[in-house]
Amino acid sequence: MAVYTQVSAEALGEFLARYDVGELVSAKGIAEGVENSNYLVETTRGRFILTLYEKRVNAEELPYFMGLLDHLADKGLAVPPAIKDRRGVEIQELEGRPACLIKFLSGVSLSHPTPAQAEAAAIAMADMHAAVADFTLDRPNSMGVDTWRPLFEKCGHSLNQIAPGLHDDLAHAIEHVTANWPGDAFDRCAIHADLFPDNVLMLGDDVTGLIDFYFACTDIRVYDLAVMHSAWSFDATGRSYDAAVGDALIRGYSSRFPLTDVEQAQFPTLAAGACIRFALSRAWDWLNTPADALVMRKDPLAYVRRLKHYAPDLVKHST
Ligand SMILES: Nc1ncnc2c1ncn2[C@@H]1O[C@H](COP(=O)(O)OP(=O)(O)O)[C@@H](O)[C@H]1O
Ligand SMILES: N[C@@H](CCOP(=O)(O)O)C(=O)O
Repeated sequence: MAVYTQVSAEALGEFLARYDVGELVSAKGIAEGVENSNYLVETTRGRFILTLYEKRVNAEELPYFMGLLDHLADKGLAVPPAIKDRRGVEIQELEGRPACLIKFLSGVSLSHPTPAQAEAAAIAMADMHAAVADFTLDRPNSMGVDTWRPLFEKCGHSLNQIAPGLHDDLAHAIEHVTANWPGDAFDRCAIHADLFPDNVLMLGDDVTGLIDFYFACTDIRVYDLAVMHSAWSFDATGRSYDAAVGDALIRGYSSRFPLTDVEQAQFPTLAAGACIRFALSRAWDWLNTPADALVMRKDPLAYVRRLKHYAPDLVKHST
């Protein structure tokens, strides 16, 4: 489920009256997603997504995310910008939460992408990186390399409740990966930072939308590909690597931005970093979300297993 905030028909009607979008016909909560409350809203003029931003999205950062979406949409990329109301305002308040009415994009997100679909999605990511060359806003990565140790320490030895030895494995991995993290020589730009299959809408082999930009930030450009590679190239448990999908991602991305020798050499470190990032956020959620909560907890070990794929020497005890 991802409807944390209920929106009454009266409040939604008043909200929509600020826009030139027609009259409310229906509104249904969208089950997918974990961070925000999303509704599919139908009006007499079409379909829209209504997003109410919940606790993990800082309202002060919404102008960055919306600015990035506007920038990409203006360049013709398939991303969903917020709709402006009659006064030109995108970021509103509804039921006490920051809220935006967002362009609806067609397509579905895939559970088992084929190599052709992976290649198309990686090309779409590369097109996004090309399009931000003149994007001027900046946002530090709130889940970047410097945040891993503090989050690891907040999780503490409770990590061993998830799997015996997980604390020591992650301590070792964080130390090694942060010590070998690429420096200033790598290109940096606005990256998506969470381009999992569920954040790419597709019809057949065509990408119809990149969505969910709420971790977007300024960071190493090829790190975005590493995040994608770690998310797309494995089965859900992280046990089985699909080389055809992994290779297709690299091939698609390289067709726009060929990887330099140094980027190729450092790719396993970047991918190991991506695995640490998602293993840690999932571990934190695992330890702090009651097992019977409405939100499904995602398995941290699925990322520890991926970490083992990219850096076999770093994981000794927990998988
Ligand atoms: N602009 C959009 N057009 C069509 N569907 C969308 C759009 N934005 C979100 N969705 C649907 O809502 C679901 C949840 O959105 P998402 O942004 O991933 O939520 P969360 O930020 O809570 O993870 C997506 O899986 C997709 O089905
Ligand atoms: N992709 C992350 C969690 C973030 O969820 P999203 O629905 O906002 O993409 C993970 O799988 O751990």
